[in-house]
Amino acid sequence: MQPKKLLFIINPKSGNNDKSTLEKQISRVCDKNKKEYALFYTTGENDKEKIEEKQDEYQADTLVACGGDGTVNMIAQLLLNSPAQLGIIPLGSANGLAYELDIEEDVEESLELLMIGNSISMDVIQINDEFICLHLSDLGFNAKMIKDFEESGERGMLSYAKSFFGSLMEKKTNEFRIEFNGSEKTVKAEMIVMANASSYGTGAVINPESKLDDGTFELVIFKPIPLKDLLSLTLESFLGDIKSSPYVEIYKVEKAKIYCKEAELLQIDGELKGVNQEIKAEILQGALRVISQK
Ligand SMILES: Nc1ncnc2c1ncn2[C@@H]1O[C@H](COP(=O)(O)OP(=O)(O)OP(=O)(O)O)[C@@H](O)[C@H]1O
Repeated sequence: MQPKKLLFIINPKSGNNDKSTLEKQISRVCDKNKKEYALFYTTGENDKEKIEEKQDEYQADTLVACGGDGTVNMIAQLLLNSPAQLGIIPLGSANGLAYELDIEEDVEESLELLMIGNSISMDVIQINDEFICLHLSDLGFNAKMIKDFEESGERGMLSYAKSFFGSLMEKKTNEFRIEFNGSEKTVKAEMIVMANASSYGTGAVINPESKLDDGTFELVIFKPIPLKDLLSLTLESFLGDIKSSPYVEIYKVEKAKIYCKEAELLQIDGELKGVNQEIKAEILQGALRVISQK
């Protein structure tokens, strides 16, 4: 749907980028294309409620997330049962969903794409009736690494790498009982990913079979892996060939329940959601209309 009235929601703190020209760029492209628009800046406090109020009054047909995956996810929650669509100007540090939708990180290009309004209906994963996941959600290793990275208070690839190697040295195995596709399985694993999309922001392909609109998501189970085999698994993930690893199992599901023997930290689209013993995940097919380059 070609947008007529857009609400740009800007996270001034996302990513590590200069946003000083963003307002000018938005106004130039919207004016050129004769679009009505408004701006809203997030504060990190009750943003969802404030945006909901703003949207009740403004009635935009397109809500544009100008930020990272956390901002995208928050706006998607507001759009689930609404006729309005989601647009993205990728200004986060990782921009996982924008990457999946082939949206350029260049602001002008992503604005031009918005004006055309080519959109798809994508699935989302509902988790514990409380959260939604558009991209990737996981229990175990990656969530702990994100926690470590956030606690370090540093930014950038170097500190990310530090958290990665630090977490590797402390990686743990947990036991999970998983119910899916009418069966039950107990596995020992270091990480379980609930994957709607394919890759982490680093480019590592975690789920080569992903499709955003196939009415399913993938459970990707990472079994305990000796450190000596980690390099080959990392290489396989960057080559999109993770399926051939003996340490990885992938299942296509519409819903799943995961019981963790020891409670595990959960992350959804890059945001930590606390420690959980039980996870319930279910696909909501085609629940979100999003502007895409695909
Ligand atoms: N004005 C603000 N000041 C501080 N924090 C904010 C503000 N606005 C939003 N936030 C916080 O930013 C987080 C979302 O950030 P977002 O995911 O968009 O960017 P990012 O973390 O840099 O990118 P990515 O998820 O792609 O790595 C949320 O936790 C939200 O509460």
